[in-house]
Amino acid sequence: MSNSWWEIKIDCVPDLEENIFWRLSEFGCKGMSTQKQGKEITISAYIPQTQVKLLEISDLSLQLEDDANEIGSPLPVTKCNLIDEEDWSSSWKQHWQPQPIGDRLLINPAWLEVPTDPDRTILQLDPGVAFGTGTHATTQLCLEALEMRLQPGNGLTIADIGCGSGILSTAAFLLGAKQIYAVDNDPLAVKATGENRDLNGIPAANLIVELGSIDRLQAMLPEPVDGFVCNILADVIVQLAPSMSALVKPKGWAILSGILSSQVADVSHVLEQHGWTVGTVWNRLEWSCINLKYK
Ligand SMILES: C[S@@+](CC[C@H](N)C(=O)[O-])C[C@H]1O[C@@H](n2cnc3c(N)ncnc32)[C@H](O)[C@@H]1O
Repeated sequence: MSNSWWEIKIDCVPDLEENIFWRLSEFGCKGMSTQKQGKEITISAYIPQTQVKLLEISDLSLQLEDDANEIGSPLPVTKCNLIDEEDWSSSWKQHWQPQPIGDRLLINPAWLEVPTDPDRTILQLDPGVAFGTGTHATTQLCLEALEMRLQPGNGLTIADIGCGSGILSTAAFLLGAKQIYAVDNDPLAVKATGENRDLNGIPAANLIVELGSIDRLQAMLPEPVDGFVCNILADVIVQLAPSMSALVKPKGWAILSGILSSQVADVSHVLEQHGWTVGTVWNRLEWSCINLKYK
């Protein structure tokens, strides 16, 4: 049973999609996808059986109904059942297609043929059970922000806190970073990052990934980096904020996401107290990405 997953399927109107994605990712779901069913959609999401109890899924379903009630939408219908790991991988893999992001990247599911696109750098990705397929708005915002910062040959060093599937670290290297240090406190994410690094032919010495958080990262860095990316939720970013400045060189930068637009003012305030200046805030759906500079 340890390799079983809850498959949660929610039938709803398209207006509810973003809110439901957000609730599901806060709940800890992986590999979310949407399928159109006429005028309705079905959202599928997966979470390890060991991580939640059936009762908690019932609470989630009530929460989704409350959210729909609040905006006067038809109520979503939530169903769930247990599936084994193999079924999980194959069921959501069917729905995930190559995805262009920004001007320079194309995220390609590793099990599909490598596309030929002379205008884009192909990032081969198999997220396994880790977060980060490129379909989430926060991942896209971070990828686009990295694209603005990185050019082949500008030789920057980057850190990635909460690397998940390794999508941002891998993209950073492919976009021109010289050296990346990544951490995640989930061993499955560390494994996935290493595998995606290898899948993209990135030398292990150029993308070093370890289990842990910001303290581990500090211990890994031979010297401060040019910039870092951190796509975790706002409350975690606020907790980590006091330790962030020690990661970067003078005038170093940070790309922070996983922040709801309604949380930007509070998160920015905390970061400003720690010496950071907010440059730009990019928004997509209800999510924001804050681009900052240190002193
Ligand atoms: C939203 S996912 C982001 C994954 C990927 N970087 C992306 O942008 O798609 C957040 C990741 O942060 C990790 N995480 C959460 N809290 C953390 C912490 N305090 N320190 C390190 N990693 C953490 C989670 O395990 C998860 O893999």
